[in-house]
Amino acid sequence: MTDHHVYALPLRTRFRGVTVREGVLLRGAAGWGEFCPFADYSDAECVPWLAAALEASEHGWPAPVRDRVEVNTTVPVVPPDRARAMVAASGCRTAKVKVADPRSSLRDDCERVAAVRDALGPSGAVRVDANAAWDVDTAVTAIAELDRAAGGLEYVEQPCPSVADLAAVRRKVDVRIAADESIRRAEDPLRVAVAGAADVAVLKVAPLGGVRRALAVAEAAGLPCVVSSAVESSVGLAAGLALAGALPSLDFACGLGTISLLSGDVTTGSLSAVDGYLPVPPRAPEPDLAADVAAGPDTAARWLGRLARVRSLAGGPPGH
Ligand SMILES: O=C(O)CCC(=O)c1ccccc1C(=O)O
Ligand SMILES: [Mg+2]
Repeated sequence: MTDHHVYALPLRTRFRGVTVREGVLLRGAAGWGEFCPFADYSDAECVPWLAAALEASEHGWPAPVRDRVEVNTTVPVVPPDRARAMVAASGCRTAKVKVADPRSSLRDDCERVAAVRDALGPSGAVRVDANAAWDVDTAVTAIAELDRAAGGLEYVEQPCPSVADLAAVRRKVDVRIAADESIRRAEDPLRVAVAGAADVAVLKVAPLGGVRRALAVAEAAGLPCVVSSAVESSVGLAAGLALAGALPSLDFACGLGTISLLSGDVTTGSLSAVDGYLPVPPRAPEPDLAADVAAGPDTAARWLGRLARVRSLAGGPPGH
């Protein structure tokens, strides 16, 4: 039996400039792990991604305190009608809408957000993610308009790049602020200085170096947490669910309902949400469809080269 697979899964809709997700699935004594850092990450930035994959494959995860997790549906930059249909088909009560993309005006964003509210009804929750695109003044104006278009926003994720600017926006608006890039791209995520700058901490397992490390980051942050994916296959999503399952408290839906953004999966045990919930799995599902979504030889060679470089940077043995 093979101990690794390199996969390539096209996205249904371009997401943050990405049109295909690729990565390596690794098998170890505890099961399967996924190594899938984005293409623009340096080898050094990939070290925690490898740590997360090795935690899953060699050690497994801490025991969960819940057996299922409510998830949000994630709405990319699409026209309002598509947004409405995606949300209605998702079965989720919470939707996260991407805003502030260069290809979308504030007016487009408001129309997309209004369509999402329409699909969810008044009892649903709408959050937006600006991926650090705004300065403070732009954020304050945009958040007011989006909050109106949404009939109330649950929170705004990463409106500005810096922690100081998040804090400034937070003082000027009534909508909760969530920190994402400020945590996952922090030099030392264990010293998360988001207190006063955010109401919610967004945690992603892979860039934080694994489930145990993310639990320590959650404790250091001292804020309510939302676990979100990096748009992995179901092997990587399982690690996010393990984190969401193990957090002492979980007050918001998690951004782990992302398998529907991909055009396929590596497994018949796909972690796709049913009625807005995903189970907390004991380990990653077996990648029994990996051969069907195998990357071509050049892509596979590129990923195995990247994996070997990151392994040697991380101090592990070369190769695998
Ligand atoms: O949180 C979600 O709903 C889905 C995950 C998501 O948005 C995301 C996925 C990959 C990279 C960055 C992000 C992000 O939150 O900015
Ligand atoms: Mg985000």
